[in-house]
Amino acid sequence: MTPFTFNTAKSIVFGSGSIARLGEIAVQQAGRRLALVTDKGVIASGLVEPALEALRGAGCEVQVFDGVVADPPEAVVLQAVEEARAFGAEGVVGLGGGSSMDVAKLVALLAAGREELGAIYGVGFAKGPRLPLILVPTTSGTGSEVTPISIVTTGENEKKGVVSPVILPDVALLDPDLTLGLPPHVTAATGIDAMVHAIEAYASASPNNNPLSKMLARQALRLLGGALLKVVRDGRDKAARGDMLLGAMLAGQAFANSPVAAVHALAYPIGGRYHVPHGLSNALVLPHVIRFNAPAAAGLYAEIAPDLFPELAEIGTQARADAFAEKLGDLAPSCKLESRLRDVGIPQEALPTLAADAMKQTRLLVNNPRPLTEADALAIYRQAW
Ligand SMILES: NC(=O)c1ccc[n+]([C@@H]2O[C@H](COP(=O)([O-])OP(=O)(O)OC[C@H]3O[C@@H](n4cnc5c(N)ncnc54)[C@H](O)[C@@H]3O)[C@@H](O)[C@H]2O)c1
Ligand SMILES: CCCCCCO
Repeated sequence: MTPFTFNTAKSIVFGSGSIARLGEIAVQQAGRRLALVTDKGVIASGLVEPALEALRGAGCEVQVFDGVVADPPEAVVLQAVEEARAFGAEGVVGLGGGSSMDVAKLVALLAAGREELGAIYGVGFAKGPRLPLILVPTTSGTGSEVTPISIVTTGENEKKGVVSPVILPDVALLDPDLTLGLPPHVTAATGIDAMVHAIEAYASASPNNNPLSKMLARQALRLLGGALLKVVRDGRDKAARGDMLLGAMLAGQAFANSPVAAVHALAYPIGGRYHVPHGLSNALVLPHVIRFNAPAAAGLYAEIAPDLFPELAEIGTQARADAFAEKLGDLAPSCKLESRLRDVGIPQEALPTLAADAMKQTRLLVNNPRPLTEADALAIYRQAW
């Protein structure tokens, strides 16, 4: 058996209504003076109220930072750190989607005062210590609640990652009830993001791709594949929402240890430059990257295709990989999402710049099952446009 490392959150709490336990968990794990990091959309959805009720009911003092925005820029991170420091936060709670959780991770790390944001981009530069950290996802989802990753958009519109086990949270608290009000288009985009995490983790060329990640990726795809269309059609389907939240978390555990590759590398510039939501950015390039990878990864795709699309179990390997790409291409339109780059306002003349940007994501591209050149990236963007 090839040696591997597997990192995840120290503990995971899952259940409908489990937000009510946030106070007891915080007092045990994070202290009584807490910075809660979220965004205005989550607040407008009324999702912060049950968290505050649980925290204040347990005697905690809470400062709410609601300045997170999608694809959070450095300035938002630094503002949140400053406010948490001024408040004297003993611990940090991130409540929201990946944007809020990623900012919360960096607040816990940087408010501890030992490191600077500019010095910790990349893998393993963040050493800590950090403040205690609890993450509560409200999208299904990035899986950020169980990854050692925080993604920040720099001043040059480049998405950069801080990747270190020290920013894995002490507790990931998953309450499907918090996702019931997620609008259909966000439900679809974040759900496809989770699928991409599992697909790329399973086929990752990373030397740390391992049996545990593969197992988690396959179970994630079974849960996500069985639930996505249900929750897009009826967001109040609690059982399906639970499957989405659990599936997104499992996919997060998978790619946290068997890293993502070209789908994300090509999606980042779309989000960084054009602020297309992260999950939709992934969905727009997904089928085209899968087709590009098929000569090297058809066998791997054939293994997981029936997990996501059970009807593909009857097809032979090569045809199954082709059919897998086709059905992945149907996901966005079947969820009433845009399906071409032109549909999200990206001009055709921007494609060469996007291809050049994608090639900067070397840390992701190295995990792709098939080597990809800038010309390949441009060809993929052209197919996606
Ligand atoms: N750290 C990681 O491992 C990781 C992995 C993938 C993506 N990311 C990053 O995460 C970010 C994307 O996160 P996301 O896709 O969760 O979106 P998001 O956090 O940006 O939230 C999207 C929108 O949905 C709203 N929202 C969230 N939960 C809601 C709910 N339950 N009801 C109603 N509205 C709700 C938010 O207010 C926001 O307007 C990107 O910056 C991406 O780079 C991080
Ligand atoms: C460099 C970290 C890659 C994270 C992928 C999830 O957006």
